[in-house]
Amino acid sequence: MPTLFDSYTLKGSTLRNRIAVGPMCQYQAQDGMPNDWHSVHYASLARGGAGLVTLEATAVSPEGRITPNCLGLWNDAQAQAYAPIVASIRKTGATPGIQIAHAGRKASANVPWEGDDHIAATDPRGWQPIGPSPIAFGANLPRAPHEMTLEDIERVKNDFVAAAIRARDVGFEWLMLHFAHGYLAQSFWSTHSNTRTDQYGGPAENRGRFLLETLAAVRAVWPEDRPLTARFGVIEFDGNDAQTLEDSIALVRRMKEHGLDFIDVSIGFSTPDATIPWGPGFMTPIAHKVRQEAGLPVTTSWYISEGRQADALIRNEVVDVATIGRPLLANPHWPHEAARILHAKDAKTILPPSYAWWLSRYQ
Ligand SMILES: O=c1ccc2cccc(O)c2o1
Repeated sequence: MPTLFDSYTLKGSTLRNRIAVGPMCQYQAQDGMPNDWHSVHYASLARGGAGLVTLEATAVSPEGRITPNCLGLWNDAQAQAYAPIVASIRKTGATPGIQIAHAGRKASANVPWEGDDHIAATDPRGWQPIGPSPIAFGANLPRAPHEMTLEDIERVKNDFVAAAIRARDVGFEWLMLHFAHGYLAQSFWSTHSNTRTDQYGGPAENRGRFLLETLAAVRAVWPEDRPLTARFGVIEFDGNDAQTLEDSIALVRRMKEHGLDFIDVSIGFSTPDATIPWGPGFMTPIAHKVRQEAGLPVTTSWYISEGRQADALIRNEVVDVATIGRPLLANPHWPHEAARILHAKDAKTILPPSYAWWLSRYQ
């Protein structure tokens, strides 16, 4: 029976435990460049004992950012700036991962604590969002995206490939494609945002095409021994959930055929009219259904906050890895606290020697 603090091996990668840091945008970059904020942030999470430290949504192009302050991986200078962050994560024994993303019609927005809304079209800080169809998300994101041409689609797929190559070459070990949360890839999948009548719209097979083509193109450059994963919104909570979930699981099976190794099961967030059933581990039964019916190892997040809760998910093989988000922002040493509560192992060994030694002194 696996437990939260057992290692986890996938392809040629072994995580020291089953705790993954969920990618959470920090909105602290300028021109996509990581800086000391990101260095300290990710090193702290790694020192706190997580097994997999996945960097936040990192844009594959300038237009792919959610906000002007999002990280990017669209040029070599950015790529090189991640090297010390990768090294600092590895130095603690954690595994470095990165989520590469394109925000699609949700792009060109103010940072959440400065409005969380589209930058005005007249504001020089912003840019024209793009998407499968000229349909705005609505609510705080009212700008209709430019409808992508087939050339645009090819360009963005190539941007994902170029970002994957840069992530590979700078040493990231896990790669996560952002296929969730109403961003570009999700917006091709969702009928809320995709009304195309060409080969990228209409039936599920067509709406999944951008995701599968992007996945296949990235797989071709991502090393076979390093996990290639995706965070994918399998449900919208919009009243059409049974059909959406059935279609999404069928697409996940296709993703597996195209080389996906692991999936982070999340929410579509394609419409402001969703009714999300927030509550402890509310996504875990859905993640387990995907795991069993698609035959891929899974993780999920959302309201997984307690050590015993996370450990039970692993012991009962509901999920293979527990993704912890906001609790880790509140306490980067959450893994240490969980180890103490669970008596899983000498909790001090979860932390770096500099901390563990002091915690063992003067007993
Ligand atoms: O993937 C993302 C990136 C940013 C973000 C921001 C708010 C809520 C979310 O669910 C988000 O998801």
